[in-house]
Amino acid sequence: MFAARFDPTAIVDTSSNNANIEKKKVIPLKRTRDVKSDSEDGESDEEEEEEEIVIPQKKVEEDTEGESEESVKNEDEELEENDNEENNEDIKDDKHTLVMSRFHQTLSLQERISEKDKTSIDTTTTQSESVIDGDTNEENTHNLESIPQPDIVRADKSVKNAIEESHLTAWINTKKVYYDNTMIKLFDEYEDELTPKLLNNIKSNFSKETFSIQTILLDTALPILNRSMKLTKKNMTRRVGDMLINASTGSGKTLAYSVPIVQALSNRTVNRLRVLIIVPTKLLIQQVFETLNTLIKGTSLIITTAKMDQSLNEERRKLQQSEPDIFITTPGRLVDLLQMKSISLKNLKFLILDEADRLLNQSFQNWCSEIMSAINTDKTDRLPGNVIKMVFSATLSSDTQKLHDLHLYNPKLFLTDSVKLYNLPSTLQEYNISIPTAKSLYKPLLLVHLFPLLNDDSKLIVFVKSNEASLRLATLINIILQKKNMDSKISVESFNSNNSRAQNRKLVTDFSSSNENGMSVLITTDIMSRGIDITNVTDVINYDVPISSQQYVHRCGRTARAGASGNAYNYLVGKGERTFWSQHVSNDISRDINGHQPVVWSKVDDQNNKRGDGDGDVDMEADTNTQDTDTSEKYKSIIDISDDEDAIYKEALNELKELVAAK
Ligand SMILES: Nc1ncnc2c1ncn2[C@@H]1O[C@H](COP(=O)(O)OP(=O)(O)OP(=O)(O)O)[C@@H](O)[C@H]1O
Repeated sequence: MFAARFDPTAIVDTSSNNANIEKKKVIPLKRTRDVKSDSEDGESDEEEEEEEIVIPQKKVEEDTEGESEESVKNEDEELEENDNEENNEDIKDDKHTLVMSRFHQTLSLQERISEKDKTSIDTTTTQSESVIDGDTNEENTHNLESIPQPDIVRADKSVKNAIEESHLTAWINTKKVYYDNTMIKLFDEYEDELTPKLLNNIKSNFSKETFSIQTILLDTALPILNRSMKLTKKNMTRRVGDMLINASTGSGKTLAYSVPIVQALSNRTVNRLRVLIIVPTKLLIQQVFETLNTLIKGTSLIITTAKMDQSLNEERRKLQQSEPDIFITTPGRLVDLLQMKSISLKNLKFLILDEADRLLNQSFQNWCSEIMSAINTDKTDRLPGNVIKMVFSATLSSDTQKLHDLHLYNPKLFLTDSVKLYNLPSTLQEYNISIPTAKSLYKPLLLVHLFPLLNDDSKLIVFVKSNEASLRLATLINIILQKKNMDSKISVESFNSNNSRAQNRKLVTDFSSSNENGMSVLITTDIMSRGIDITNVTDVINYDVPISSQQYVHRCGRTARAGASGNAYNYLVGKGERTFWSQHVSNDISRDINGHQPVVWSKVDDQNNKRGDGDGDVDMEADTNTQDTDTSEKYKSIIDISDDEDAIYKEALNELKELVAAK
């Protein structure tokens, strides 16, 4: 289904690969109907959903094996043939014989397995028939009676249903609060609800106007918080209740929770740990810290962040020396600190989960139940609702089980009135660049071709599938740029988790402040797709397709933030990736009707009036877009490769290969 991805060794050694390709035939996975699945969610209730997830993962595995273009083409063809199988009984082509025979083997194996299943069900349900073919086997039993077997323990449906129901009610009972992009206010309108210091810090460091998610949260939370603080702090958390917030990337969620927190802490007299903010990555800790630190200027509040480069004992000593009001951490570090009794949650009032869907998908160290039980143990008030939980994401999980684990109390769900799962910022312009399968091995070069079409001072984040791919692609692009004398104006770096923390921090700092130095390109993986707020990222390139709509939303969300404009360029190779994007990515996404809609860049074969990309298919989505001359020209300049460039590219690949071999 998926076309070949960049593998430098594959292009150099195509001849030697051919022998292996012949041997390596794969039974294709049959594509199933459209299912709104999201592998990041790990929702595997239905088999079909699992299969949807497996397809791209399988591709990733194959990619790492360095499969050549040809083998992938075979796989594409096989998949299509499998789809048409019922109408195509007369397959004589030798190269498909092996595939067909394995297919039949699988079918007969499946028949045998289901036959066996049937038998075992019959056997277990009727105890008296426990000896198979009882009559004929009688002489073999030597008059021994079969050992009495206990009844099969079957899942008690009523219990299971009750559990499911209670999980569902956690969601159904959630009060929905709708908001829309027009709900913008002046922060001054909250003059009566915010301390003058806080109001001033907001206006001088962020903006005079709210973003819509901030408006709705401030409107909902501030009056109750302030009233509760004035009356009696007792039951304060219960009066507010928990909040689930679904808001697009770059919509200002950090400020949306930071303002009520700082306001609520404005009256406190001693430093006690009252707010715990949990984020999924180390990178995000610093970012959240910076926002909060700006807001507390002029107050005596203490914010501490988890320091992963410090030993746990050292961190414990510091936390105990000076107890913070707000602690920002990742879940793993928090569990370590809780287990060492380095922090107490006795005074906790707020628990914030930022990028909550990602957090809730991380089950390591059982962090969620560890925190819940620590809250229960440490707090004297053990009744539900003893802590206000605020759960934020641009792609909030609707997995009731996961939300149920948070023991939500009287939750409100804030969301926009959209039928689709996720929203993209209306200022984002998406471009789908159709890469013919035959040109997939030139993908790095086709990425270089995009650079001259962008502004000279553009800031690009390129998303690839792995650390290794990020490193190699960055090296290769630098070699190509050098050979084309384009390297002085374009800097290309790889941000990956193999780099040291200091290296990565420096990369981000340089990238963030690189405006006047020409074009900056950061090639990275999904470690940068969540929450990272770098101002003025002009373009996001999905060089490797994201594995889910959720991931796509977060990647694209690195640009077009806070109302700025931005572009997402999606490199879609062959029919497989185009179909995947339109059916499994784009389908889940809601776009503002007054905002941008995706534009397709693909070749139009004038004579046949269909996409002439060598795949022999007509791109349905592309047909709905009429390409103007300018777009056609731009597309041509990306896709066309001159003989000179072909030679340069091959030289560059050889250089890369030598570099890799030398390591
Ligand atoms: N009211 C505002 N006016 C102007 N800029 C704002 C406002 N609120 C927040 N911002 C800025 O908007 C940017 C995005 O905010 P933030 O990082 O909180 O987004 P987010 O919703 O958390 O995005 P993501 O889902 O990608 O994590 C930040 O640079 C922040 O400083």
